[in-house]
Amino acid sequence: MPTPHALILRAPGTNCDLETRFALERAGATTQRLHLNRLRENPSLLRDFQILVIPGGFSYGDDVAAGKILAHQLSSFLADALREFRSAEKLILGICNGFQVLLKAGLLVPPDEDGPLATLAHNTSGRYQDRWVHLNVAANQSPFLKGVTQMHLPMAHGEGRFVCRKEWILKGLAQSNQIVLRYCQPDGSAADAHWNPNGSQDDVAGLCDATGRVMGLMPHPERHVLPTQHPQWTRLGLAESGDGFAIFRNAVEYFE
Ligand SMILES: NC(=O)CC[C@H](N)C(=O)O
Repeated sequence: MPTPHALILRAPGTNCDLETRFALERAGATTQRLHLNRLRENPSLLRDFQILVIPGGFSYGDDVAAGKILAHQLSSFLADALREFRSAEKLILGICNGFQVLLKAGLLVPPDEDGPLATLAHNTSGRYQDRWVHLNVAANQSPFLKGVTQMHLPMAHGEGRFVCRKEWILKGLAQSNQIVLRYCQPDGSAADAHWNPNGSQDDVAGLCDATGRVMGLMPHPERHVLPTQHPQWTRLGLAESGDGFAIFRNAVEYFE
């Protein structure tokens, strides 16, 4: 398989597309940043790509709810193209606002007749939180996390609290290995109120769909690609790469 081509989807308010491009290209992918309206005009453009990334930002100003309007656009205008993309076993990654979009579009946890099973709500602190978090990678089937057990990444969001409509939904997601990332303490033990930055149920920081090929996470792997992006690299010593880089490298290697 040749080098995968990655589409970085832009919408009004997207602001992490350049960092995402940097990460993907460093991992060996070729990329194109494309505005949603171009894709709406011609959904078959999606066929040129193997990886779709919805980057972070404040799409449509977080109006209604973060990610909601872009999610609605995907479900209304690009449902067929996205179905074809997923059937072809290609990869979809949503980072922060992108995770909000994927979840609200039903691409991670399909809704039932009563509506969405889970969502991302306002942080319990009632505030935007911007800091580094520790993450445990749970047993999962996602190619994005192959070989990764822990990560230290920055997060920056106001609406990252993962909530399920009912307790059985959360249990079901855990049982089907769809909860891929959980906030934890620096030593890897379960997060307390400080280390879970948004009050997410079960400390959930990232999810995948039933196949593992669609994944979303609230922290920002594209902001920890270079080892020098870590705030303590001079004291802790220089790692080979930033923790977030593995996600992009795995995505590229999946096609090799
Ligand atoms: N960094 C981001 O992508 C921001 C996410 C979102 N707009 C929020 O604040 O919840």
